[in-house]
Amino acid sequence: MSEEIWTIRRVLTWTAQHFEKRGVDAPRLTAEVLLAHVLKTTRVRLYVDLDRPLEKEELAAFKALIARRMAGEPTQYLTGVREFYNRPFKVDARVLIPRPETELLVEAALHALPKDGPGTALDVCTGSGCIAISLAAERPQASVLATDLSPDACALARENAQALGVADRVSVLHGSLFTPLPPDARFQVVVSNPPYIASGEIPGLSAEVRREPRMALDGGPDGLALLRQVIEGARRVLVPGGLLAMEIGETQGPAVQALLQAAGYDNARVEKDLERRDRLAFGTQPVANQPRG
Ligand SMILES: C[S@@+](CC[C@H](N)C(=O)[O-])C[C@H]1O[C@@H](n2cnc3c(N)ncnc32)[C@H](O)[C@@H]1O
Repeated sequence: MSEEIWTIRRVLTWTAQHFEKRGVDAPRLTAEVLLAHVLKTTRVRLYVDLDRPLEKEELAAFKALIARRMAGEPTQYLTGVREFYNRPFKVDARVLIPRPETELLVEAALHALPKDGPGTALDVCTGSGCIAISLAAERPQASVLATDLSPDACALARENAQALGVADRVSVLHGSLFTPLPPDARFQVVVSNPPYIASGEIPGLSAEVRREPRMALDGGPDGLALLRQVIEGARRVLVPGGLLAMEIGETQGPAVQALLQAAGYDNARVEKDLERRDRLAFGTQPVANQPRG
């Protein structure tokens, strides 16, 4: 950028073109989100102030973000925030950036929690806490436990629970899958978006995704390692009739359905996301049997 006067309009036009030429996703939107972040305003406000010139410091701060975005840092790590289920979650390199398709998982899990009564939910592999916190926020009498193997993710999930006013009903426990749970803990819903990408596919992911924690992505040699353990473990902690709801990779539907059936769930099924790709898998704890010991 030269030393001429840079208004919001001009900066946005220049940056959107620059991003487009370099193959950055959603170039105009990305330019607006980053500029709104630097100017501590909203994207709508930018349009009201299109002719406002940027101060030197503002321009310098924006240029620095452009450079980081060009180097592959995800937009949400740069702004430090991601909207999920209508709430702002703090995100940074400690956690996976919540994806819109995961909102479908929240939607499904909410059906299994009473609207006007107490409920119990477990979110295994909680990351930023987006699923656990959304469930607690949408069901004001529900108690939610959340686990994650990454102590950094647990710390951020706790910060988010605090910031979003549900820390009294969301407990974040550090440890692998079900191991940090009290022995007698039972849940109406177990929900999980575990790592499910096959290890060998990780080098081929976009630069942005590879900036996310490896522990959040790597599902072992076939991508199913964690899903298998969630399917097995949830049988031990679900109440009769309780729901297991998981996010899965688009090629994993048949394998996961078979795993759910083999583990003894009722009503094992796979559902698609809005782009018609297998994305969610469900099983119900049989009512007749006790949970497996
Ligand atoms: C795909 S991310 C999902 C994060 C969040 N639930 C979401 O939907 O955005 C998977 C998370 O699982 C965690 N994780 C990986 N292995 C785990 C394990 N054995 N036990 C618990 N959490 C694990 C990672 O640290 C990461 O936060």
